[in-house]
Amino acid sequence: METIKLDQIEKIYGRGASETKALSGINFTADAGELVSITGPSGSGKSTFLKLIGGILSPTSGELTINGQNYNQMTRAHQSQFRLDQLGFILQSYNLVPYLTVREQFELVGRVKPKHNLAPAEFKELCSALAIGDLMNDYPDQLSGGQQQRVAIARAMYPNPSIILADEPTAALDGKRAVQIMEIFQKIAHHQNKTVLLITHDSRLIKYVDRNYQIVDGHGQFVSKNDQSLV
Ligand SMILES: Nc1ncnc2c1ncn2[C@@H]1O[C@H](COP(=O)(O)OP(=O)(O)OP(=O)(O)O)[C@@H](O)[C@H]1O
Repeated sequence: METIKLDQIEKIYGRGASETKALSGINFTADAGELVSITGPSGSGKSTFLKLIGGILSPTSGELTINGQNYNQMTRAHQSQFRLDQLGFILQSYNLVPYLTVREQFELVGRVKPKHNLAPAEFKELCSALAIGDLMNDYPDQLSGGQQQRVAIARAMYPNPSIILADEPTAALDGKRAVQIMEIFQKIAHHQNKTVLLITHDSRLIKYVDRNYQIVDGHGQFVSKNDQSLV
């Protein structure tokens, strides 16, 4: 089932002399159950691409459809609720709240989105798969980078979104931890039928994804996983 569709998307920042065309003629689709990497040189438009799918930015032109719903036709309030219900974000910087314990990070999500989160048994299973069950009373600065990232992944999964958007989630991790995180993303996509998009600069991780979408100078195309020249 197609969960994400971008049709002739263009994104221009600024106006006049300061105008920057970040994306142009972008056509992209992803299905439920797929792990897709987004690669390309620095400044090519990868973050802009992910932010458009996440509804954080609006396209200048083109059609963006997520789970059959056209973003352009939603009100702002509907967009916010849609984001909460359908999308999980994982960022390089983890974005854990420093003064909350791991348990409280999840309670905070529960306050923002009280319904349709993982049931207690599912949550326990997720925490055990990510090996964070014993960290519930710890604060972020008591955790290693890998532990913080696994908590951030669990936090993104807790509202049970159908789509996970990750911006360089392994950048701060050593090779072994990065592979562990990729294996977790594979499980999330393949066993839980979610769509996972992740930006990466690490060519060693491409072998874990199902497809690779490469963006160069604002233009994108799916390329063979073996062609990693522009990662
Ligand atoms: N808020 C903004 N205002 C103006 N220009 C922007 C803005 N955000 C990004 N850009 C420009 O849009 C282009 C694409 O940027 P983007 O951050 O999407 O690229 P990227 O591929 O994610 O880069 P990196 O790999 O370095 O994170 C760049 O030329 C960038 O300078």
